[in-house]
Amino acid sequence: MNITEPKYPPKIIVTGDLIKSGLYICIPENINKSSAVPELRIYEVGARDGLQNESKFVPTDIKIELIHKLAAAGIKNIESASFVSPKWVEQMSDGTEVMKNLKRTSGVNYPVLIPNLKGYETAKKCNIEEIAIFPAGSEGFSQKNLNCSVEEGLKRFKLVADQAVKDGIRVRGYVSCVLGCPYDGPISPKTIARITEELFSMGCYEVSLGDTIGVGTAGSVRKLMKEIVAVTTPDKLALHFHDTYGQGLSNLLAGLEFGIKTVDSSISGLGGCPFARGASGNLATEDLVYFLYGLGVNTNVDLVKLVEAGRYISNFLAKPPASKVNLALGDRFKNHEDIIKMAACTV
Ligand SMILES: CC(C)(COP(=O)([O-])OP(=O)([O-])OC[C@H]1O[C@@H](n2cnc3c(N)ncnc32)[C@H](O)[C@@H]1OP(=O)([O-])[O-])[C@@H](O)C(=O)NCCC(=O)NCCSC(=O)C[C@@](C)(O)CC(=O)[O-]
Repeated sequence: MNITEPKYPPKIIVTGDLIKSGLYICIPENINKSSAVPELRIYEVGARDGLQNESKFVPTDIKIELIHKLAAAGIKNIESASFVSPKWVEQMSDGTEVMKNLKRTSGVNYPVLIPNLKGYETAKKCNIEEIAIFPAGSEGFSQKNLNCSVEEGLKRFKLVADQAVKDGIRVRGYVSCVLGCPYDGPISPKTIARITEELFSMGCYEVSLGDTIGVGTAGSVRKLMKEIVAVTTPDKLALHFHDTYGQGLSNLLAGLEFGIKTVDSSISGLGGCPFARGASGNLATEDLVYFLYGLGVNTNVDLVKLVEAGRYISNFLAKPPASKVNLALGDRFKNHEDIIKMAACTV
């Protein structure tokens, strides 16, 4: 068996100017410094991917308040609704009310998920600036999620993307089941690379690679990334991990090695897809932010406010947050700077 030399545990370096500021921040040496510092873009999916899986209808004002709290915590990209068929996902049937009643914070992006032209036309009336389209990486999931084949789905999404590009609306693409499908099993990275290329050819500015059922590992992420960076540059990619097997953060670390600049996550680890058997919540945003502080990556997110947002929605859903960081912080750390120091501790 040919085993490649493990890159981890990394050698830790401590950055000079941050030492002077009193904050000890460490960066694994083999993460490209230009990509690790100063920023990594967080794309929050809790209000959409998170809530779509909840069986009890979440009232519109609660959804909106969650989005407001996320923006107040400093999250700059908040996927806020979807315009899918209410016959398929009733939870998302109030997309119009959500988008029309949101108080938008300047500098915050509020994309919405669109399955077809019908959904696009409805969303367009809500003053949207960005949409996300979502072909599947596997036939089995495409049939369950979109009621059509992968190729038919791509044709549908091209119609949507063409119209959005004409209207000056940004288009983001997702590919789902990139590391495995609940119906078809393992998926070839070459298939995912081909769909990714197709999404870029439709005008997507970014493609998010979705491990919809959370079966990926750092090893399978590396294999996938090698194939994908052969067809595009890492700065145009996002990673979207469900945390079913607890691999979300180690998967992300594998992605960071390739220079990934955007990560999807969900407040309180909410999430899952009603049509993906076995899918659980996404990588929790609180866990992601804590992890990134430890790497010295600037997120511009206030972890205390983020934890509050997570507790707000968890309390409403009457279940504990699935974020370990949210649970662990308890009420002990109310000061954002103290939390950063703890996450980044080197002494
Ligand atoms: C694509 C369809 C619509 C096909 O569904 P279909 O049943 O084949 O579509 P249809 O055209 O036959 O329409 C059926 C009915 O829905 C209506 N309809 C049709 N479209 C819309 C629309 N946009 N808005 C409102 N209504 C709509 C349409 O008008 C009709 O109503 P009727 O005539 O029976 O009264 C359906 O399969 C669908 O909505 N699928 C979306 C499922 C979904 O939301 N899944 C979760 C999101 S994907 C995900 O979570 C993965 C991701 C992105 O996060 C990545 C990852 O995690 O890895």
